[in-house]
Amino acid sequence: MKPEGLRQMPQTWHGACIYSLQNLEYIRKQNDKKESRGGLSMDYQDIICEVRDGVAYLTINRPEVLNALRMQTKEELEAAIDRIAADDSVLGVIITGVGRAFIAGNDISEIRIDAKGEETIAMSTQAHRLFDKFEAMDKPIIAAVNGYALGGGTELALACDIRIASDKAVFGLPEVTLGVAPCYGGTQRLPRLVGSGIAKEMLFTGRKVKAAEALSIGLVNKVVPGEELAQQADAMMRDILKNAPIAVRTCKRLVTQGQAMALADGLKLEAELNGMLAETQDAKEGVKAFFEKRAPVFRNR
Ligand SMILES: C/C=C/C(=O)SCCNC(=O)CCNC(=O)[C@H](O)C(C)(C)COP(=O)(O)OP(=O)(O)OC[C@H]1O[C@@H](n2cnc3c(N)ncnc32)[C@H](O)[C@@H]1OP(=O)(O)O
Repeated sequence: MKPEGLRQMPQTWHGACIYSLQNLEYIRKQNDKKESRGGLSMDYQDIICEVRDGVAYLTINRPEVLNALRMQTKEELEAAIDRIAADDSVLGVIITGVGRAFIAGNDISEIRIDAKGEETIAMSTQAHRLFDKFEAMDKPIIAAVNGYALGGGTELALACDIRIASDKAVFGLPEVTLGVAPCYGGTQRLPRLVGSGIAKEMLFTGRKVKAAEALSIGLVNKVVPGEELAQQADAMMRDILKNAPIAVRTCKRLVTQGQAMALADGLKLEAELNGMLAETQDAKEGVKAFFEKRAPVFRNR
């Protein structure tokens, strides 16, 4: 049951776009009104957002439907991502799911069998807007994949920078078994990560890919025992946050933007951004600390 004030999905494409943006505004206002607990931690219905020592932990919290993404879940995620992006005290993000699923895909109960094309376009456009924000955010995002990551679940993980999987994780893009194709970016991000051959096999067959195979094809960075997932994701984030934040976010920007560029243009951008980095306090501190044989103290400037 939607909380008071959230609008029901209208029938027209135009209405769907307004619905989504208006609800996003509504969720933001609700959280602005609420006394936030410890900085950014806020109350949502479908997700849990907590901040500890500079890291925002986003947890999908719909275990009764294996964390399937309904429109409200995506709106809450977008509201949280917007606030995280704007909060300089947050330096990294870890996303995971409650229970035995990471995200078992888009909420199939929201897929109307007599849906008009424009409704699907609106749904896809909203997810693209959300996942583009993951890539545009200048903070590292780790997906801690704790279980089923199917359809939109694999697509959300693909929009993160790094994927660490539990040995119980299962990936896949089964949309063709439902008569549709992935429409949250999977057809574009998967081939860029694992190559078009493996990507086409996963897309055409819709088959599941267990953690060990996901590691072997480069879909995930590492596989760990389920009970160690949270600790290992945290440890990798802490390793990243030991480094100069400006340099880390420059690397994220170069990889993300470079993928859409010709090599020559990407190399030009790499040189330019490194020229900017060379003039930062952090670059001077890094070299100084090396010769003084001590750990650098980076000030994010
Ligand atoms: C652009 C993006 C498009 C998409 O993402 S399309 C959707 C892609 N995802 C899928 O096709 C996966 C659908 N789910 C499944 O295949 C199975 O689930 C699993 C293999 C993940 C797990 O199977 P098992 O262990 O037998 O659990 P269970 O009884 O099927 O599921 C437990 C409860 O979770 C609900 N649920 C699971 N996935 C979804 C979903 N994607 N949307 C809505 N509900 C879902 C079920 O219905 C059920 O609920 P109840 O206990 O009330 O029967």
